[in-house]
Amino acid sequence: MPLLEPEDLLPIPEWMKAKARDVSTQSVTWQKPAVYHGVSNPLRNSCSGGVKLPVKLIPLNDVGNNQQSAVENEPLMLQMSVTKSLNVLQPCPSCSPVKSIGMSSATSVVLTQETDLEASPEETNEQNVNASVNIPLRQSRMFNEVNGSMNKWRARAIANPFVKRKNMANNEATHEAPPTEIARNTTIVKSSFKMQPTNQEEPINELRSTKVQHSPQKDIPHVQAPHTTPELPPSMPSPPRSPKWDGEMAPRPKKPQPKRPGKGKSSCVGALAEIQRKREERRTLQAQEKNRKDAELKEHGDDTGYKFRRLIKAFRDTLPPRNSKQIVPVQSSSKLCVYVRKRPLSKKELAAKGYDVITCLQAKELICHEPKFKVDMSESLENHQFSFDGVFHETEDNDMVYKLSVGPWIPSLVQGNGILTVFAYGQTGSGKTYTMKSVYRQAANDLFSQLKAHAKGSVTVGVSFYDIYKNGVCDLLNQRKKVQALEDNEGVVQLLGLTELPISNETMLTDLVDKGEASRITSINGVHDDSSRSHAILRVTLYSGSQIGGNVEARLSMVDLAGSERACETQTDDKSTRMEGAEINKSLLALKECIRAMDRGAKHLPFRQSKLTQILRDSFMCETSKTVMIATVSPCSEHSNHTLNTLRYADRLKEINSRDD
Ligand SMILES: Nc1ncnc2c1ncn2[C@@H]1O[C@H](COP(=O)(O)OP(=O)(O)OP(=O)(O)O)[C@@H](O)[C@H]1O
Repeated sequence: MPLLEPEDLLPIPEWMKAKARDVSTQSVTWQKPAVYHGVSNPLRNSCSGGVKLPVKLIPLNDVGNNQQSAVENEPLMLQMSVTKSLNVLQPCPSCSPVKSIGMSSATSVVLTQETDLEASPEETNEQNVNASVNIPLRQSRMFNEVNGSMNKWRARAIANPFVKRKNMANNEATHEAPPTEIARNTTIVKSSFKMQPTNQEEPINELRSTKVQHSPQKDIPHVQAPHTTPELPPSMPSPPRSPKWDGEMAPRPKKPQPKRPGKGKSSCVGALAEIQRKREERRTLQAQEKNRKDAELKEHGDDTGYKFRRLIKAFRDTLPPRNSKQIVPVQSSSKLCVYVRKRPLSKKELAAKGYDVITCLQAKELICHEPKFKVDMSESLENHQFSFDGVFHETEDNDMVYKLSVGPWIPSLVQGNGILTVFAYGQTGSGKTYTMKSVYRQAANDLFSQLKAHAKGSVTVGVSFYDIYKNGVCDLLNQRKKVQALEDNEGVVQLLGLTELPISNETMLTDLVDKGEASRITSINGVHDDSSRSHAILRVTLYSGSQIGGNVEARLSMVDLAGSERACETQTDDKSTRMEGAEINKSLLALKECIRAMDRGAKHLPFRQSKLTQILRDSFMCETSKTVMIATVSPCSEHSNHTLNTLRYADRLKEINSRDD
């Protein structure tokens, strides 16, 4: 059933408001206006069972003055004012009580009266003291003064009739009083708004369709209400039948109240205690964090890398211990083997709060931790994992590096008349020269051992040592004398004027190397004071016969490459230094391309791109040649970018090698 909303009610006509102003400048105020609610609307209930009488509408101002005529002319029309804001139905004070009130769901209201009004106003007033109880005496008196004889009626009717009805309903004695003549008449007044039992058989649509008869003009005394009301269209749903109304106002439906979590004082105290406990916990954690930070600051000072160190240590703690014995020499038909050697942190780097960013996993894998900052400036690590033919930890010495990388190829070199080329590649200060010096010595030692073992007494070992600096070749055993690199008729590059000395043991070779190293061009850089800026090539050739210049049976080339610094880092130096760096990078790029072409068996080798690859052309072109690349890396966090470049360079070579396998 739709509720009677304030919007559903018609506004108070202007003539009615004017009348109300005329009645009294001190308007009668409602003590407790009756409010109707959907189900318990007495007006609706009263409509169904009442006898339909013709209704006459009388203007409000005329009702009081023409009360007598209104009584005489039954049925009497009741004027009803509708207060929109309060949703209150106010029966006209001048009208007699009604038995049934029909009210449509829209705005129409029809009041009908069933009984005659023979009782005098005085009698009814005596019997209905309760009806005027709610009207202040002062207001009632004023009202009477203004409206004359009808004021009692009017005041009683203006007074909330439902209060009277409620009181009467509670008063059993009133209901049980014998029906005297006066009582019969006055009962009508008492139960002026008491609803009659609902006639279940009567359609409610008839009541709903009843039109409101307003009296907008005073000069229209009577308006005949229609006897028959049009029915609602069948599409409109019929409202459910109302329960019987016993005169009590229906209680306003209570809104469901949200249940409170706790009740009473104890719950509030408990909540406060919980808040206090959480606050204490928070403060304790904050104090612990502050103490930890203070301790770290005291321990590390201005060291900003201790958080990265902690991350790396946590990462390493999860790894199984490394077994260096798992590194085995490569015994494959591949022409290229790539190894990575990690050197320890230098004293200089430790003093500068550098930390180790290289983690050697097992024999062939390592991880480079790249320190990075997140968007929120928190420290994080980006781990780059690489795989090679062998990875050497900083604790693994030169002997082990040689035995596992270069040493296995010396016997085949002596027997197979092949060419073995060993490269040391890496950034400046990463340990290229340190590694290659050991390789020189041990390779010479192994070579002579193999020559003795195979009883090749008619073989002469010749040694030459030169470097390539700014695309020029210099003899390191002859005070850096210029050497010309020319191709002969067969396309073999000949180094004219290069000193080549015979040796009979490894000590002689070591002495020559030391002499040549002293002639290398070095410079001071940020890593160390003896940085090589040239590619140094130690060539050991096995000649058949008793002197140098016979048939070449085998050749071992050991190349200590210049530092692989990026060109951008040499931009700050002078022009000569930048040209030097550009030449170094150019030759390293050409070397990479040649090695990759050799490894994949390409017919064309771009060896003419640099002097280095041009001189080492035989190393790439010979079918029995072998190449060993030892990439040396610095573990210091400061050089992590260079280390990553070196590892990528070596990985690029190894990637092709692995694919071919
Ligand atoms: N594996 C290692 N163990 C101990 N010290 C090492 C190791 N590798 C290198 N070093 C030390 O690091 C320093 C630099 O080494 P080295 O001269 O070999 O670097 P480099 O790569 O040849 O540099 P550059 O290209 O500038 O000549 C040297 O003092 C050397 O003793």
